[in-house]
Amino acid sequence: MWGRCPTPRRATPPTHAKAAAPPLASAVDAEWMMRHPSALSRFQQIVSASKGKQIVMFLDYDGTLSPIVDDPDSAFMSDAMRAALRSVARHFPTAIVSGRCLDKVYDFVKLAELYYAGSHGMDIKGPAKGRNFKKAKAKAVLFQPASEFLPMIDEVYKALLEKTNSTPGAKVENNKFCVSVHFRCVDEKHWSGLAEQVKSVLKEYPKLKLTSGRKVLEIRPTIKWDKGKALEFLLESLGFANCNDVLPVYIGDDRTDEDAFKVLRERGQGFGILVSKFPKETNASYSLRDPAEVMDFLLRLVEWKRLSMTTRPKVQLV
Ligand SMILES: O=P(O)(O)OC[C@H]1O[C@H](O[C@H]2O[C@H](CO)[C@@H](O)[C@H](O)[C@H]2O)[C@H](O)[C@@H](O)[C@@H]1O
Repeated sequence: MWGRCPTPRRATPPTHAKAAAPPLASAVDAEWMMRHPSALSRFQQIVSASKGKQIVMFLDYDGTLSPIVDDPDSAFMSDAMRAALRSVARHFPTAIVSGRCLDKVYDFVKLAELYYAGSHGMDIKGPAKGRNFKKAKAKAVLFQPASEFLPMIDEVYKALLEKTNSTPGAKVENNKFCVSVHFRCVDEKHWSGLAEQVKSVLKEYPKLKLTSGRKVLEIRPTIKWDKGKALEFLLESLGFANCNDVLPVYIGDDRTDEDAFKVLRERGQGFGILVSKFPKETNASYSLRDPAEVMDFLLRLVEWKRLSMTTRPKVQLV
């Protein structure tokens, strides 16, 4: 039974090194907002950069479109957010890029007109319906770079279920090409024990690696594929491989989204927007505080697009 979590005392393990007195919170916040300004307050700057370019939207799911909750199976997106996303997809190619398996994230989002990249980008599918934004000759989208790992992931999922069932509150989630071990509902005194349990299972699987997200340990194939590669793959599938006429915008809240922010920074193209209430080390250019602000941003984008379509100068017929 998935009950309420114990109140966490802290989110990260303590450091024992003697550190200099930290700067005042307000100074840290001010520097954060200067380096990663709100995408809402800089909205005009963002859309101005899209002049003559096709905006392509990439959105993470958990913590970006839905609030973080104790039970991963109850991370529902609001109807208002779904409506905003539907409107966005009417105007711009839109993709959801999630650590969840594709079927699960689709069940939450329920919009057939979007692109989906599940399992941290290892399971990619194009829209089942809707407007086709693809440039001529762009290929159909369906890609699973880790398909050979399916039997191994299944095996490790079962082994992790068994190994961690002695840790109260631990939850193991099968995400098809990767596995998540959640510790949001585990008492902090059991965190290191749980990590040891996970590592002991992984010893037998050198082709799998361990990464971490928001109160979650992620077990993934060692292949060189991540959300950044998925973003590049989708841009290519849309026909924007080596183009200057595209402005990708990626919104995400987690460490795994940094791979996508980094790709955008390295390409010198588009913008990463980090969803966070707190200052963090990030490759994103802008920030939004929470999913409510993400929704405001999406709605403003739709409104701006509608207005720009109606105010476009009419072609003079002679
Ligand atoms: O890439 P994402 O779409 O952000 O998925 C990352 C992980 O998200 C989910 O876990 C997180 O959200 C849960 C629900 O709010 C929360 O309980 C958990 O602590 C978070 O880590 C999802 O359950 C994982 O499988 C994803 O890998």
